[in-house]
Amino acid sequence: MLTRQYKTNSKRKRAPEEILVSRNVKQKFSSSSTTGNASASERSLTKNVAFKNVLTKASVPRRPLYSNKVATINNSALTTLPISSKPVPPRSSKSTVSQKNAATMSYSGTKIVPYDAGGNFTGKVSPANLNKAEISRLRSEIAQHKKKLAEIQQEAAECEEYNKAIEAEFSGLHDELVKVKLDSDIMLADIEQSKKQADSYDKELKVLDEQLNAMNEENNRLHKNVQVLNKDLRYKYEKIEEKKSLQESRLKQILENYNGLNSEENTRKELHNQLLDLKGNIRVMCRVRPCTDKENDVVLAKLKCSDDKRSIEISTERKSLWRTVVDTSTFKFDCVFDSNADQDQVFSEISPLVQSAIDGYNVCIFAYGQTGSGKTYTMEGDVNNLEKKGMIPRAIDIIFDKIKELEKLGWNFEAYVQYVEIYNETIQDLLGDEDKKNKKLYKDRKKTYKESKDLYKIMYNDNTRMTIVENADRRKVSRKEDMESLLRKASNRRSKASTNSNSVSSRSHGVFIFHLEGEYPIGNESSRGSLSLIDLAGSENIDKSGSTGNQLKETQNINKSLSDLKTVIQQIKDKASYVNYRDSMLTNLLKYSLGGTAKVCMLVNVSPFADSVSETKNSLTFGQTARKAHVGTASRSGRF
Ligand SMILES: Nc1ncnc2c1ncn2[C@@H]1O[C@H](COP(=O)(O)OP(=O)(O)OP(=O)(O)O)[C@@H](O)[C@H]1O
Repeated sequence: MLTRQYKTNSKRKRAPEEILVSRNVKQKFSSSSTTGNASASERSLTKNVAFKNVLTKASVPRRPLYSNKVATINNSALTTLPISSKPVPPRSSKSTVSQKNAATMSYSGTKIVPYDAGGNFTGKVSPANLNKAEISRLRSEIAQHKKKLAEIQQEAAECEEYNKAIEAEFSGLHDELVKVKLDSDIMLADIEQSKKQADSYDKELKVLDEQLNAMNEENNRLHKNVQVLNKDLRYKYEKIEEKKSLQESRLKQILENYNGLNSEENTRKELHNQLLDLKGNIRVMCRVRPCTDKENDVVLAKLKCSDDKRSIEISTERKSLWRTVVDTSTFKFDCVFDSNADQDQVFSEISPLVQSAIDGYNVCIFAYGQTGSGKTYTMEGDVNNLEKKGMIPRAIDIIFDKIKELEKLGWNFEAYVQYVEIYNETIQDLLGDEDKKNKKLYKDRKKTYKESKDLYKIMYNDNTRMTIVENADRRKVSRKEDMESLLRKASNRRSKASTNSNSVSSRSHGVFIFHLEGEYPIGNESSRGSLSLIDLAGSENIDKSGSTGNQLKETQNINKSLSDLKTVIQQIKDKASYVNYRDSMLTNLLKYSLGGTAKVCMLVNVSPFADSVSETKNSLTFGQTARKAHVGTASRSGRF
């Protein structure tokens, strides 16, 4: 049964213990078989003993085995007795006879040798040698042996049962062993897997260890760097602190100096403006324009400027019956510029007023005169020519220069410009973007002014005494260079036409407004001033101009607005309770630049020609009247 079981299981993988058992069994069998002449029962017995030994190794409870006991039985009996293939349990120690003793047997003292003469074992005793007593004894002995045999058979049966039990136990143990083996295999596989896993973890760990070491080294290096940097930082921090405290003390010093300088600046402003006040709030200057190259053959009027440049004489001849009478009229002004005076000389006289605008006053400088008398030249001049630059670009230059100086003293300034023209009593923006619509509108001037009548409105701020043209472009300008292109653009947009008196005559009043807003945070001060630079359209004798149609209307509007200006200035001079600023668009726009607390400079431009004497006299008379006007004590429009 065991052999079959092993054969059955021979194909499957066997556990090492199982292999050990199998080997032991084979060895036993082979050793038994090689001993040569052992009987089948002996082989069976040996085989069982071998199994028993294996089982003993496999922890089967140890029981005494009966093996050699069979040899104690008489040889003859052995030949007849069936010998169980199973091991026989031991009977007693007395029955144990050595293998050697089994060779010779004694019967009642007579030695009976069971060997033939050749020394071969026969197993039989010759009956001739036996007597009756001996026979009887032998019979009783046989009976005894039979009895013993029965007992042995009994014991053999018991042994067989016992063996069966052992086999069953062995089989159970074997199953258990197989199960354990399977479990062990699984566990071994698991262990193998775990070992592989552990190996990979080991490798990973090794790599991580290396990385950690590298990181530790890097960390140490960085730590050292940090220490060095910290040291350096501490040193620099200390230096910065030193510099900071030094700078603070310097700043304190500078602030004290600033305040000192600012108070000096304030004193200068006060004195400057007091001086201007003494000169009068309306300052009137006269400028005689020279002849151009094309006008050499034109008869000149007799104009003579005084040496002190404060008056101008104009002489006209009138013929009576018997003689020629010379009428000379003298007009006094704050300054008179003859035809040789250049732009620079004119500007040097008006620049103090520009300074006043920075100081926070509303300043208005306008050129008045008949058509072709040099107003546009005086105010705009030639932007591209340094010498011929007019009052407007020069004022811009000086304003930005002054602003720079004041910013060094701690002031912050913002400058905004508007440039509009008043044409036929409507305002037109000269700086606005020339989009498609505007371009189209500019082509059709009638339409432009019809539309702009409602678009551009004059707005006053009664607190700051500032005037702004609503909807007209109000540009913030921070560099004088930015202004050049704006001025060119505005000049090109101005309404011009050729008249009898001027080939390029301005048909509108050009009004350039500079808003200057300053803050002095250190001293908590501020200033808000404005500078209006106006190139008026020229007054014109309608009969002389020969204008008709649209140009006639333009001339009428120009003359009317200039007349309204005269009226307003007259009313200011007369200290009238009501001043008709609203009568015309021009006076409306100049309300805060002419009256009240403003500083005004009127440049009376006159033509040098004899045929313009009448208009020249009119202009000079108006200038003189305006000079007598007192517009009140000028005051700053913003806080100072
Ligand atoms: N001081 C001057 N030096 C040289 N040329 C001058 C001077 N003043 C005026 N002119 C020239 O005289 C001409 C007429 O001057 P301008 O156009 O400035 O007159 P206006 O008073 O503006 O005329 P309008 O009122 O018709 O516009 C121009 O050709 C101008 O260049």
